[in-house]
Amino acid sequence: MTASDAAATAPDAAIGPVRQSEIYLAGRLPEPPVDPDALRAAAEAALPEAAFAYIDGGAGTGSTMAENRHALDRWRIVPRMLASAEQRHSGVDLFGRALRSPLLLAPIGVQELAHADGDLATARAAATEQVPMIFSNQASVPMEETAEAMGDAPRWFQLYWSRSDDLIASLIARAEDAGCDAIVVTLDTPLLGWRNRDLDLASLPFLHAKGIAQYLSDPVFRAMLSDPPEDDPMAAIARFLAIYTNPAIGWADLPALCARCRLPVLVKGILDPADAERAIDAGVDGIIVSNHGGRQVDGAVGAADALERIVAAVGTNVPILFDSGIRSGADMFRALALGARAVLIGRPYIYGLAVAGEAGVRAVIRNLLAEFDLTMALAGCRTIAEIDRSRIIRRE
Ligand SMILES: Cc1cc2nc3c(=O)[nH]c(=O)nc-3n(C[C@H](O)[C@H](O)[C@H](O)COP(=O)(O)O)c2cc1C
Ligand SMILES: CCCCCCC(=O)C(=O)O
Repeated sequence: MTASDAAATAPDAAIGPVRQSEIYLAGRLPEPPVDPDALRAAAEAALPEAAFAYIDGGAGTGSTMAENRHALDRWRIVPRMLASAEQRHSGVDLFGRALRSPLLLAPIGVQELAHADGDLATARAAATEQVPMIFSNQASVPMEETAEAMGDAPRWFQLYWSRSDDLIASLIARAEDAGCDAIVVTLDTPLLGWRNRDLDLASLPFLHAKGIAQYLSDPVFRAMLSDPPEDDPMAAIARFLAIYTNPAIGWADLPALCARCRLPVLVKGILDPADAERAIDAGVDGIIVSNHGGRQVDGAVGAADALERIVAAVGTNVPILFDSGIRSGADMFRALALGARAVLIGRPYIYGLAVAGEAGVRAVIRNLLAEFDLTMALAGCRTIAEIDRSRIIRRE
């Protein structure tokens, strides 16, 4: 049985309002909690201080993280009545693949910090729920092992644009072999943001080599080292830090990167309409509007504000995806109404992972999709196409 067969037949795999009655009828507290603040608090209780600070933290004062929430919350849903929305369909097509819902798991590095089973627990949960997982360039587990845990379920690969062309070629080839459907090139991290909480704890998880598994398993990277990384891990980390990004690259370099990928290429971290136009001109297949969950530029524009401006400038012919601040089904609805084709979540599923491993990630996905389906029903939308700009108004 494939993972998708399992998802379709498992009695507890249903998504939608059934989840709500399931929780009430069970009569016990759900773990992890449903409420986003309670979920975050449960993850804090489950994790060592430095791990939680890294996962939960943002750049500087955290103002961009807060602004992400305000920017979404400013959009108010206008429910429509008598819409005959008894049956809803929340499937979407992305790059030729039919997806069960407009939800993906954002690339999150160093998942081993959240749970010993790390990326593998997330992969199994994503496969069961048929939600694409985007493998992080900084994963704790090589992409081949994560792919193996997913059967034929959808997965993408996120790439940091290395100084080494050979390493880029190797990572892309491995992603193709691992059955990835798309390459996500993250543009907003040419340097790591200024993260107060990690700095005050003097803790960067990569120093424990938990976030460079894609490199340690890469023949091109290993050939760059004088000694095997097993013998000299600090030298491997130093090498990684020297090459994992390339702050010198510019827009003129993007067409060549797109041309060397057989898979669709999306760029992640776009916040300005002019950058979205340049990306499309360079040949990308999709754009992810994101401020990296507020982890890069303190004071940056709220991601939903950027989404509105970008959709107004470039339209939606090239798929625009969205992340940074999504915490509920209502947030998913808002982002889609603003023009996003699909949304990504980051911290929420990692909090679920921290609290209850694979089951925790599954619960977070299921709760979110159940609330999204219910929001569609109560707002009077039968299909994703019906969730358009007319469904929301902006309050100042
Ligand atoms: C702990 C952590 C690690 C992350 N690692 C990566 C990464 O390796 N690559 C990447 O492109 N984005 C990374 N991100 C950013 C996420 O992909 C995503 O943009 C962000 O989490 C979305 O915001 P949210 O957490 O508010 O949902 C990371 C975010 C967190 C919280
Ligand atoms: C020095 C490695 C940088 C990768 C950081 C992973 C990431 O994106 C994050 O937000 O943290």
